Amino acid sequence: MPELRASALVDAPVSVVAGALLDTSLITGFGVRVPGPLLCVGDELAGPFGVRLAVTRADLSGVSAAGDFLELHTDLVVTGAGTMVVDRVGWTSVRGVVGRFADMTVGRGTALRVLEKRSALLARRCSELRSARVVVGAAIVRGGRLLAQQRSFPESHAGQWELPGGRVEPGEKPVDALVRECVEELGVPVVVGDQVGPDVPLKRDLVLRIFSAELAGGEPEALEHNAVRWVTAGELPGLPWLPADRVLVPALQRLLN
Ligand SMILES: Nc1nc2c([nH]c(=O)n2[C@H]2C[C@H](O)[C@@H](COP(=O)(O)OP(=O)(O)OP(=O)(O)O)O2)c(=O)[nH]1
Repeated sequence: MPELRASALVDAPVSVVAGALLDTSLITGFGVRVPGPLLCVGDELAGPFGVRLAVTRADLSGVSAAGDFLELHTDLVVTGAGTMVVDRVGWTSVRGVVGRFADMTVGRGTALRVLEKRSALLARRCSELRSARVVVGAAIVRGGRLLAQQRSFPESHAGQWELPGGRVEPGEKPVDALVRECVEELGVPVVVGDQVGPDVPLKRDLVLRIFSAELAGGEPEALEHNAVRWVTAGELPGLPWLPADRVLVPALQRLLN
């Protein structure tokens, strides 16, 4: 399979770059049809000339999509100077001299142009997201289960599930905001751990950042929500999550396993 590689250094942490890669506006300009605003494992992408790809990876290590004739991989490498973005495009070649000529003139040229343009879009999106406001969420785990809560408002989100948390106030540290929100929403103190998954873009200037957390006492109650429940790794994909949380399901499953 012919393969083309290109790399670029982006001046942003890996959690920001991995989140920016989920933003489907980075690829829709190339005639790719996508199911929603965020890339999610299992999504089907429909490209020009009937090319179909399934998303097989979308996490802190990068994204991958693969189909019958084409494979796209973006790997992220943390360096001291930022995040190295390594793109790999592989495609099935038509056999013979004509095929080799087509690979060299059409395939490689097109792939290179697309990668260059997407790399510029990615750098711009990362610089927007670096200064975005943050909504924090807590992945509270107890006995191999994750605590989820069901929203009661607004009407468009009522009945959907999310993680406890909320907006970081100006001047507040994300970890402090998460502790405050858990007391407000669940009535319990938590100890906050590491970030889980990428910064998921919610709007142009707003991201969702999830941290692992443990209860530091007490029993959580739904003080501002319809309900709270403890969910197993197997139940995670079937719950009607808010769209941004659905993207994080593989990372949350890894946390539980
Ligand atoms: N708390 C929380 N918010 C989430 C999650 N996923 C997700 O898309 N969001 C969105 C929903 C809202 O648009 C936004 C945060 O809303 P919020 O209502 O929890 O925040 P808040 O308590 O600070 O309330 P507000 O002042 O912004 O109304 O983030 C999640 O897992 N937890």
